[in-house]
Amino acid sequence: MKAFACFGELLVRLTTTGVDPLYGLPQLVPFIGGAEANVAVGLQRLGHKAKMISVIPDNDLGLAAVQEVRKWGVDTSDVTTQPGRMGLYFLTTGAIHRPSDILYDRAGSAFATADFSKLDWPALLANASWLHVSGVTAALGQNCVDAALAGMKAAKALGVKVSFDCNYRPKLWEAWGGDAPTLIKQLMSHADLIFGGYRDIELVFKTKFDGEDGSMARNRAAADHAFATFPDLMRLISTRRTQVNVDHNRLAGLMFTRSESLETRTYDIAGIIDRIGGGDAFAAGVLHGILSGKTDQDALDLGIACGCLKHAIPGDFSLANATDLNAFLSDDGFDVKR
Ligand SMILES: O=C(O)C(=O)C[C@H](O)[C@H](O)COP(=O)(O)O
Repeated sequence: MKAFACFGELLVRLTTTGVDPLYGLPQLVPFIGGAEANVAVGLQRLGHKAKMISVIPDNDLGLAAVQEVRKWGVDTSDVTTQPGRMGLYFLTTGAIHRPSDILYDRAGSAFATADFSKLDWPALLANASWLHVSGVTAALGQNCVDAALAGMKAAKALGVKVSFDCNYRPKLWEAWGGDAPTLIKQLMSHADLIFGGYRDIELVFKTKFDGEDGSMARNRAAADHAFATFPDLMRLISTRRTQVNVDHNRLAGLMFTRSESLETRTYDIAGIIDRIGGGDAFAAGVLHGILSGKTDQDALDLGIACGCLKHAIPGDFSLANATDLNAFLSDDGFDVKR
């Protein structure tokens, strides 16, 4: 089986417990995450072979991160170490009408300051079927943008498919001062599959499409614009999230191909345990469907199942397996399984 390669930063997340915000000095619980690592673990849990291409600091936090990803079976042989610091983020968990808040502390991390120019992409992708990159990586600095672009170009030359998740993070782009619309658009132009909605397409083309917020019409118009601009693009995929409040969201999946507009049922998620990583879980579920040769509608349904289930799992990683997704989609009910 060829591997699904993910290039990005491994992070330590420090999550507040209880109701105290950070200034109340709450207890913090650590989790390992990072957008691309979340997809790698999610895919591994769904029976695929995933590998991580990354740089971690040569200290105990780097070791903790790589061990946690490896624990779920992800191939970490292309994760290298160098002196430096670990990328961190603090999550203040919101509730009801108080939104969750992320404080990034990852500037100058081993990954963000790595010299990627020596990466041997053809060797790294020799046994890969796909390369997955996200806009979070690009938001870390020009060296990271250049590395992502080099990886994508090498993938195309080798016939390896490219999946790109826009993952627009304004706080990171503002901290760096990078030109997000231009650089995200450049990355999009190499993708076969983009995880992103009409807002991402509006961002990069600096325009607004007609239609209600979140409507199929507005998403279709955005997708048509993207398909007309990016010849390699085959699928534009996103979630549609409606927030009743912080603990209660409604989630649906949307997929646009050059000829079709698909959507899933809308699922009610009340009593959310942990929303972080929900988008990455959705991506892993859709990719699981595509890698398994499912129809686009089935892949989208698997994505929304995986995304919904993640909201009931603490931490960044999507740990649902294929049985869990199938039970969710067949409305198996919620009684204790015994
Ligand atoms: O934000 C970042 O910089 C990260 O890489 C860490 C987060 O774990 C993922 O981004 C999760 O993103 P969602 O799946 O959209 O919740």
